[in-house]
Amino acid sequence: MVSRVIEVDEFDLVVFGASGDLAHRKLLPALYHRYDDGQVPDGSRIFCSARRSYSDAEYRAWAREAIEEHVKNHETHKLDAFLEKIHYIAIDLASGEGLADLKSALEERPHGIRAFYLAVGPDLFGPICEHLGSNSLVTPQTRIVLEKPIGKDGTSAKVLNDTVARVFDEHQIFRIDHYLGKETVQNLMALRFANALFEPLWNAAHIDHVQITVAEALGVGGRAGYYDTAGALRDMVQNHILQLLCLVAMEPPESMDADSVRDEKLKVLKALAPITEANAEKLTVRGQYTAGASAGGAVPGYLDELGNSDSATETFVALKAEIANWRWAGVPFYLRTGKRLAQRVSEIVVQFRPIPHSIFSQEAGSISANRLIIRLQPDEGVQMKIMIKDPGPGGMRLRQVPLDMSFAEAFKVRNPDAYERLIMDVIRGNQTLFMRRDEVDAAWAWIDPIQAAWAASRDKPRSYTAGTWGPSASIALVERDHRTWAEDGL
Ligand SMILES: NC(=O)C1=CN([C@@H]2O[C@H](COP(=O)(O)OP(=O)(O)OC[C@H]3O[C@@H](n4cnc5c(N)ncnc54)[C@H](OP(=O)(O)O)[C@@H]3O)[C@@H](O)[C@H]2O)C=CC1
Ligand SMILES: O=C1O[C@H](COP(=O)(O)O)[C@@H](O)[C@H](O)[C@H]1O
Repeated sequence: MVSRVIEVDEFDLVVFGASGDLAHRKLLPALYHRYDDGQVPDGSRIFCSARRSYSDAEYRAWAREAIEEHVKNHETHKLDAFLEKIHYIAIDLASGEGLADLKSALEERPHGIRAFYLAVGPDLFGPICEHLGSNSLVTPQTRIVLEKPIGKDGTSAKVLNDTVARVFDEHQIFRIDHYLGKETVQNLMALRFANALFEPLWNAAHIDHVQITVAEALGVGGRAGYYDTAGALRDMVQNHILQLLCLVAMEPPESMDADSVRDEKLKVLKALAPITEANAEKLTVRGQYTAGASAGGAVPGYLDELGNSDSATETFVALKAEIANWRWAGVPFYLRTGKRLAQRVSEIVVQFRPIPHSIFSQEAGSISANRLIIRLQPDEGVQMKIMIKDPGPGGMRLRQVPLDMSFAEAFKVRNPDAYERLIMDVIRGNQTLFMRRDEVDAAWAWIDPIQAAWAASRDKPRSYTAGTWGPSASIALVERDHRTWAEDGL
């Protein structure tokens, strides 16, 4: 197995919310993988913190369980050595009680790289920043990582960002969007900007439309309390899906430097044609799942899972977005995401226009337009659908075949989880894959009117049966334009 490891300097990482779900499923496994690959230098320390009281040994036992559950093929001696780097400090981040212990530990290394990862609810972002500032724990080498959600609308995002900005400069703030850390998403940039092939065709003259689907098979699970205050639009579209759209649609940045990339993404967000009360009914579909079946058997509806029969929160959304600029005028971007859909699949489909004229006879068969499929998960890869001649002596018969590149096949390496890449980028101080404040504001500026239009309409979301592809109105949204959702996948 080939492994290319970029060295980083020694660091102190503090994970607040270290007894939570995110730490268990994502952060601890990601840190272990980085350690296993030799990317956690010897002197580095990981401080894990939450309110509940654990000794180092008790917390390490909890962390061991997390890694054993989520990391295939771990080696016991490596896991033992990794856990030695972890220290647990109980702190109540609302009151600051317990912070003195962290302060004295961190002050043993005043000049090194220091990162605070806020894996806690956003209501604690303000108090945490105030405590860190008033305890002089923010040095020039300090970074802060903010988990989503960054607000629930433009106004609350501003308050939150203002609070953090009172203590940290923008270059120290890492707003995480884990979709940007996914291998295939970074490959989208490689595909577009490291190949001469695509860029000349990457515009309205050659592309008919783009589809971005992030479909989940699971329901809201243990996060129902948060999810019901958010819904699919705020939970997935405002951040992950708009970020994917930006990477598909942005102009070539001057370099991979953080601000060059983020400047281009910002221009896309600002060019999104508004969806308001006047056109929301035509351009948006909201859904909520009812009881149905999944691969694992019968599943309850959203309202049953939530235990609240009144909720009008959407668990599915489909949108027709347009980017009002020269490159993309008239090219629809169909976006959809939802929970309890037929299958877990995230992909970007770039549908090219048909050839202008066929030189082939009717016997050759129909000619399908080229289609580029960028599959984020599962089975990461890129596929280009092209027309070829059917092999054999039977004359000129045409058929569409995939030019396939499965990453797992092409490179015999483990596909790293997004958090592995992103945590190390924080340590390196590289903000390219993190959202800048103005991007967050611009994304909310597009989302808020949609949310307002839905609130004004007083319509409830349309029902869809769990295990299907969402409400039939979502199919109608694209069929009205004589197009279909690409359900065939890779
Ligand atoms: N879980 C996920 O898949 C994802 C989560 N996120 C975001 O990450 C953040 C954490 O999510 P998640 O892990 O699911 O949440 P959990 O509720 O599972 O964990 C919250 C953590 O915060 C700690 N905490 C709560 N209040 C305090 C306090 N006053 N002082 C100190 N610690 C406190 C809790 O520990 P204790 O009770 O011991 O204090 C716990 O460790 C949230 O903002 C969430 O939106 C984002 C994307 C995905
Ligand atoms: O941020 C979120 O993402 C997950 C989906 O992430 P994935 O990497 O598993 O595709 C989603 O389930 C969750 O609701 C949302 O908050």
